[in-house]
Amino acid sequence: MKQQSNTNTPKGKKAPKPNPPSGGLGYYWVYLLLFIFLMAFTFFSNPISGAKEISWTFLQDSLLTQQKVSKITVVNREFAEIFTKNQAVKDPSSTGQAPSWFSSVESAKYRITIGSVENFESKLQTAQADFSPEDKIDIQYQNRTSWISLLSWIFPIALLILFWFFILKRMGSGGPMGGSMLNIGKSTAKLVEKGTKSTVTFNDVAGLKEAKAEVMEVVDFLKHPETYTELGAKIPKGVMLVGPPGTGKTLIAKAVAGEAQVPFFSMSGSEFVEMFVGVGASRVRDLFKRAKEKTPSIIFIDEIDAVGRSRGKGGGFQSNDERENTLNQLLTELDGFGPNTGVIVLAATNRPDVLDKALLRPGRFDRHIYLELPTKEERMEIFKVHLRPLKLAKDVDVVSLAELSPGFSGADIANICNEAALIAARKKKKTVHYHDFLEARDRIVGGMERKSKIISPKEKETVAYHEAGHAVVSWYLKHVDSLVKVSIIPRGKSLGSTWYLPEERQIVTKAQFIDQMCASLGGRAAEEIVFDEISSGALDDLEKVTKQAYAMVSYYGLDKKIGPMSFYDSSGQNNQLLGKPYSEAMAELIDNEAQALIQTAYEKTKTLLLRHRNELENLAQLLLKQEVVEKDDLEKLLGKRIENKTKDNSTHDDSPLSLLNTHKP
Ligand SMILES: Nc1ncnc2c1ncn2[C@@H]1O[C@H](COP(=O)(O)OP(=O)(O)OP(=O)(O)O)[C@@H](O)[C@H]1O
Ligand SMILES: [Zn+2]
Repeated sequence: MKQQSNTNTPKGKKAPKPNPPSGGLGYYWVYLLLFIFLMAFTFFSNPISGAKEISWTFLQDSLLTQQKVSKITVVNREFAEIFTKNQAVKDPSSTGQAPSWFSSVESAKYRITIGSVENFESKLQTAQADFSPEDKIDIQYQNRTSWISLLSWIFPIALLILFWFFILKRMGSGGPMGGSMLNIGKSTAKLVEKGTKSTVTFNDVAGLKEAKAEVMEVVDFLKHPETYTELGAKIPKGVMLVGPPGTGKTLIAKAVAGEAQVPFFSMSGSEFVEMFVGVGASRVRDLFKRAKEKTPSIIFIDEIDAVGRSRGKGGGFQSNDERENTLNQLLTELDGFGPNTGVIVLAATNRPDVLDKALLRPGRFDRHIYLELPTKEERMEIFKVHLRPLKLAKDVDVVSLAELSPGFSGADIANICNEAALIAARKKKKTVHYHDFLEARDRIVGGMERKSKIISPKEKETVAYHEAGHAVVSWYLKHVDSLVKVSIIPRGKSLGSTWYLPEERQIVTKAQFIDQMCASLGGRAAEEIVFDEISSGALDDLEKVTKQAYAMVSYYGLDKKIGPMSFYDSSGQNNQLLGKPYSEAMAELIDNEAQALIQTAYEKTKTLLLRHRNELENLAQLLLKQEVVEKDDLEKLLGKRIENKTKDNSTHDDSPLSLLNTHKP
């Protein structure tokens, strides 16, 4: 089951940021302004850069001796503007006053930077030594603090500011600073001060017994450091929390801060890696500085893989310098404070395999705490925590809720509870009923029902047979998870869905893999048998099956010809783009074997469906009639299913959200 991020929980970090109120038009304004400024800038600054910078030799040899110069103006004792003869006529200002805007601007043809005025003067004298008096060139002096120089300062700055605003807006980098550009280099770490906000305690963290016990130790380090230091022990600096999304990594970090009653600075790895050069590193520096000012304290870095990916690898061909700088800064900061300074850094990731090894070295994040998806008992506990604030009807039963949500993370469960309350509220109920929870769960797994979606009768028929195909195949293959219901009500992206109660298991056998593949191919096979025509509707199924077949062959070593070999790279360090870890011949063999596996499964599926052609027909017709067929009706139509064994499980559908994650053992 794919983990749904908890977009609906108010606490969910992944809640979509509300769109800034300034809509599309706002951005065009910025473009327009930028354009105007740019035009203005080029126009006004042209005169300044329009004068060609020349060397003394050029002035002497090509201009002075050729008698081409009409006038020289020394400006601000810094540079001289050289006016040539044919221009001099046009030049109205020779008063030596601060010139009007255009005059000085239009006429200077060359400019030369002078070291000192005296030096320049004497050089001019020498150069003109044998000129006749009327040919001698007069020098004027000006001080120009005028518009031009001012504007030439202001324009680029204004431009930069605008540009920044623009980018900040685009990044939606609201954050606590509201996108103020003055704070770019400052860490946006949210500080939760002692006793004010981190009211999260271990009571709010359900399940996760081992993790809690380990983390309890960290609390003790913070509270009673003496006990450890007196014995000469070094208190660890970094603790890495590892686990799938939504398993409570952030929650547990907050609970540590809450229990220890210390300030909590949290920041997400992705916040370090922004588009401005140097910002990431300076944010790291700032974060540590602030934490050190408030010792004892906790720094929490979420999604550390965003910065901590191994250097020089991954991320395509071009190494990401900015990210590496940030990572280096982080390593330096970690080394920079002594072991007993009272700052403990917690970090969270769900990709420990991609992390740079340097991060995990002793003295850095050398402690690892693993959080796993909750078991049934733990789900019960988590449900209890999140049901606390809800007004429940009598029929809500925590045990069945836990049973019906295998593979759900803590965040998913929080999400279900909130969604159920929303559903109940929409129905104007006084309390939240069990049924609301089921509806919430279905919505989270499969997306919103879209009853109003218009589907032609012909398409509806195809979908009905497709889903009936999945259902019938699943029903008669003993290794497929048990069926809950079949539906042809569009939901999320999919037009129909087959819902399973997946078994909670850690290991998948080859037979289970194959039955699973057959169940996924059931839709396409039914279409082919019934309509003698196949459609694009099986895309998701085929994608899943193909991935599964390749995983079986090249990861799990389940193929006869290839044997027990695995090309899985748990370190995530091999760049597949640069070459596969096997020969061309092996690549071909893998392709052939994966294809053969799927082909065999497909034939098996078709045979099975042909044998149960009547059942397929009846189920499809019933689906067309009532849209949803529940387990009881399935049993009536298809006969009692030989269940493999009693299973503890939950839902599943036909969309890509479901079934096994083929990349996990
Ligand atoms: N063990 C748990 N007990 C109670 N609530 C939990 C538990 N695990 C997760 N939750 C709920 O899920 C929410 C999200 O969890 P959290 O943000 O801690 O997950 P995470 O592991 O940090 O996720 P991610 O990997 O996406 O950053 C929490 O705010 C909490 O409401
Ligand atoms: Zn399908």
